[in-house]
Amino acid sequence: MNLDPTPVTRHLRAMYGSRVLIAAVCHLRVFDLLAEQPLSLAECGRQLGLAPRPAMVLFPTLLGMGLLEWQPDGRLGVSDTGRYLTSGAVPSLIGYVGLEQEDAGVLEMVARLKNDGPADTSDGLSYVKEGDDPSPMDDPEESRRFTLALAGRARLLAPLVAKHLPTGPKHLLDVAGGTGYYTFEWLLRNPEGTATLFDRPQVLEVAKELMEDFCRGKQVQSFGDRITFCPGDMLEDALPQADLLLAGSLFHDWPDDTCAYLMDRFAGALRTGGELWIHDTFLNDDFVGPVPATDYSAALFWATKGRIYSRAEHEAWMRASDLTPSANRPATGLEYGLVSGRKQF
Ligand SMILES: C[S@@+](CC[C@H](N)C(=O)[O-])C[C@H]1O[C@@H](n2cnc3c(N)ncnc32)[C@H](O)[C@@H]1O
Repeated sequence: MNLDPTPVTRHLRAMYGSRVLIAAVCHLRVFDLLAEQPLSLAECGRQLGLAPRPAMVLFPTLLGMGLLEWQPDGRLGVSDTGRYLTSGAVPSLIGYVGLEQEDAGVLEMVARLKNDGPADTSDGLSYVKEGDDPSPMDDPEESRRFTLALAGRARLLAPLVAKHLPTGPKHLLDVAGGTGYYTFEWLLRNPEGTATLFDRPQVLEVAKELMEDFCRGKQVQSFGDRITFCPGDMLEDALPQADLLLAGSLFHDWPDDTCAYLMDRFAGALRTGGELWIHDTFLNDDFVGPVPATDYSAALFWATKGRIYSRAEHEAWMRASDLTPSANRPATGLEYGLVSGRKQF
C-alpha cells in the first residue's frame, strides 16, 4: 500500500484558512476597504492596522482563494468573486459568512492578526527557542510531544528528500533536525557519509531513541560514529562545518529578519562548493496562494513566529548570503518541495 495522505494535511489546515477568510470578511472588512479603491499590499495592511507578518498571511490567503486579485499596476483589488463579500453587493454573502463570525477560533484569529501573534506567550511558542525566552522544546515532556508529533510526517517524507540530496562521502548538517529521520535516510543511502544532527538537547534525546528503532526496522547496524548528536542553539552557537546543510520545516517557524540571519549563519557553516537544501511548503512567487500553502501559513502564523514563504523569498536570502540558488526545485510529498543554493567561493 502506497497511498498519498495529502488530503489529511490539506483538510487539517483548511480550518486556519477558513478563520482568516471569516476574519477578513466580518471583522477586518477587507473587501469594503479595497472595493473603495485598490491599494498596495503595504498600504492595505497599514490601513487595517496589521504588521507585515499578518498582512503576508492574510493577503496571499485571499489572493489564493480568488477573492482578491493583483491589478495591472501592482495594487490589490477585489475580484469579481470577492464582490459578493462587499456591503454594497446585491446579493451579498456577508450575512451568510457572518453566521460563523463569533466562532472562538475566528475571534482568536482576529486577535492574533491584530496583535501579530498570541497575546500570551509566557509558555513559549511551539518549535521555537529564542534567547532566554521559555520554550516547550526545552521542556522534557513538551519537547517529546512536539517532536513525536512530527515523526509520522518525517518518516513519510525523509526517503523522498534523501533521494534528491547530493550523495557521496560528504558531511551532512541537519539543523533543527528534530526526529532525525531525514539524517537517518540520507546515511542509509550514503554509506560513506557522516552527519551532525543539531537541535535542542531534549529533542535529541528523542531522536536517539528513534535512531535505534529506525536501525532495527531497517535491519542495519547502528550508525555508530557516523552520526554526531549536537545539542545547541542555532541562533547563537557555532555550527559545525559541512558539505551539505539541510534546513527542513525550519524557516517557516521564524520571522523574515531571523530567516535572513539564519541563512547567513548556515552559509557560513558550508565549505566551498557546499550546498544548502531547504525542505518546506512554498507560496507562489506572486503570493497568489496556492491555497494548501496559505492554509499552512495561517496555521504556522497561529502557532509559531513564522509563516510560509515563497521560493523567491528563500532565494533572496540565499543571494544575500552569497549562495547561488539552483533552478532544480523538486517536489517531495504532502505539498512539500526542495530549493537549494550552492556556496561557490
Ligand atoms: C518544525 S521542527 C522541524 C524538525 C525537522 N527539521 C523536520 O522537518 O521534521 C523545528 C525544530 O527546530 C528546533 N529549534 C527551534 N529553535 C531552535 C534553536 N534555537 N536551536 C536549535 N534548534 C531549534 C526545534 O526543537 C524543532 O525540532
